[in-house]
Amino acid sequence: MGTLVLLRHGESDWNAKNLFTGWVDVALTDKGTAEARRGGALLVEHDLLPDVLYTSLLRRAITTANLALDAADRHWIPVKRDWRLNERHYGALQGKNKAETKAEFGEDQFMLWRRSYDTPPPQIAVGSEFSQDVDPRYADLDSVPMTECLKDVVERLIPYFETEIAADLRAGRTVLVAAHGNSIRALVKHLDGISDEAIAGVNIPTGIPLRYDLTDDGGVLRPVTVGGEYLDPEAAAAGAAAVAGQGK
Ligand SMILES: O=C(O)[C@@H](CO)OP(=O)(O)O
Repeated sequence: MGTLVLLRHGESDWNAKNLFTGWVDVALTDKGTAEARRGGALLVEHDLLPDVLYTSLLRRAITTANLALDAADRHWIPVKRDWRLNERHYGALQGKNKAETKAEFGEDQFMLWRRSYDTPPPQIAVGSEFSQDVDPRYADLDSVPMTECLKDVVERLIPYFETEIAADLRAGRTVLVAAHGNSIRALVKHLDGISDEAIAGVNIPTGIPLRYDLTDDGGVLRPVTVGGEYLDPEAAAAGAAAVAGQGK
């Protein structure tokens, strides 16, 4: 059975500015670029060289994967990109400052929008500067999301994981998935069997590969180690705590 490596993109411009990002296609900061290269160096150090890459359609994940694979001399592997790996669409919150949103709506509403399993933020307006309704990369979708909660991400992503990504894992490949805080939370929730309530407490750090060795348990892929293993556990704990604290 193959190995799954989940990599959240390096710090983005909007992470640095503390803005809700979602499907807005922002670039990496210099720090994010360095994180991505270090992610690739960690793959080499742990002898975890990917055979195939999956990314979202957003440049912060695509660029992170390119930099990491370049650092690992694996820039040549096959690539599959899919919108299902995109960040959770943050609706009308896209482009808004997290601290200002918390101050305006209060901690409870802020956390409900940010970390509840099934309460989406208000929909973004059609034609808004931060909406993706006319973005050509989504032209094949029946409808482009106008907001999403984590449950929506699970519902769009897990069927894709179970078919496309799982096929590569079952073929024994090392699969790198370069994605986002909330699309990785959806995958981790599924793999580790985390409850709808407990997933609120799981935060994914930027740029640190998270390794899952998997076994096939009667047709279901299960992690050998629940929670997987970050290739730099100390940095991962600090990074996850920083994500949890956003909005302060
Ligand atoms: O803004 C976003 O798109 C995400 C990830 O950066 O934020 P949060 O961690 O608040 O869900």
